[in-house]
Amino acid sequence: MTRGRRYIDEDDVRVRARGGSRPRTRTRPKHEDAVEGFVTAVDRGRYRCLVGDRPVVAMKARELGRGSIVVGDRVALVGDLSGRPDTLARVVRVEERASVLRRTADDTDPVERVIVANADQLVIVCALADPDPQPRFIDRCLVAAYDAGLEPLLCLTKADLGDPGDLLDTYSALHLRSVVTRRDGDLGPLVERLSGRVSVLVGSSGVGKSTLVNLLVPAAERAVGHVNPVTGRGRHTSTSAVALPVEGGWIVDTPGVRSFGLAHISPGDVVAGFPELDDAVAECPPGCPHTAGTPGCALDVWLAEGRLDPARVASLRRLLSSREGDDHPEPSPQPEAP
Ligand SMILES: Nc1nc2c(ncn2[C@@H]2O[C@H](COP(=O)(O)OP(=O)(O)OP(=O)(O)O)[C@@H](O)[C@H]2O)c(=O)[nH]1
Ligand SMILES: [Zn+2]
Repeated sequence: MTRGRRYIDEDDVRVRARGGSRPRTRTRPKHEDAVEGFVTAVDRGRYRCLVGDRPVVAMKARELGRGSIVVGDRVALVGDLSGRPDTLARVVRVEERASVLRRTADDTDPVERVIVANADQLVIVCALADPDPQPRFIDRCLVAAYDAGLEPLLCLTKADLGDPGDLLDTYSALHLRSVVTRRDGDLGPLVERLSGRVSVLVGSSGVGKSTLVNLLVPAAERAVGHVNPVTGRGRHTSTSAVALPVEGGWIVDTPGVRSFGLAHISPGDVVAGFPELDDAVAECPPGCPHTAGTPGCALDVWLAEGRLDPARVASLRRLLSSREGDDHPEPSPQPEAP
């Protein structure tokens, strides 16, 4: 569990601040009594934190300026830490983040923002039917996960409605970890994957994310929507991320987040997930996008010589092309859906 490590980190900072040669910041000494909290939800400028086992609501100290505080952040808190109703603590520091996951700017929010900090796993929730699986959405999530340093887990839901065979074939070359679930089935294998980790759940509307969360954390009472028979889309009933405790770890539900900022990710970043292709792409012309049909791309030469696994190259190229174009991989209207 990560909580122990957080306290060690905190001590670490203090030891260095005392013994090191670096001058302290002016505000630092005031906050030597700050305690560590974990941000579980953000709601209109109020931060719900867990201090040990105690929920505490906090506001951002003015000295923090415009810096963001997001779910998953480890923060230093001062003030009223009693957690009693109508009390407010203050967040005076945000600890360094081990990872950040960003969402794409869209119509509802023109700025690309960090949505979750310190996660280590991205659970890509995809229904086997109703709505139909969207490999392109999965691909974009994979690129985001690799880029953010989160380990992806493919969670295929509604197993009572469809067979996972084809999808699992599509992803077999990527050696993805996967679990197949249904609401009336055994969630044991999923729980095992979530245990002790900070996992972010993402999925298109209607794939059964809230249903899963409610089964995993009954107290969460996430609103279960209905798949619209005309659009194939579900209804998002809440819109901000929230961390919920599961098996010594956390799942972070991200309603309304359906795409990630991939614009800053270069072909090289994606290739980094395919170390066995390093030697080949080293022979590519500078700036090669490595996509199929690019003149001089060494992947084609090596493929023709039988030196690479075609399925791996195809997967890489699929991921590379998923970064382009449409930033909102919402299900397109599916009037034919039952
Ligand atoms: N057949 C079947 N239906 C399911 C299963 N899991 C969820 N559903 C249904 O799928 C619909 C959408 O489920 P939700 O849990 O609201 O999906 P969501 O991903 O949270 O959707 P949003 O709230 O729009 O993000 C609901 O009508 C659920 O009852 C399942 O395993 N099998
Ligand atoms: Zn190339």
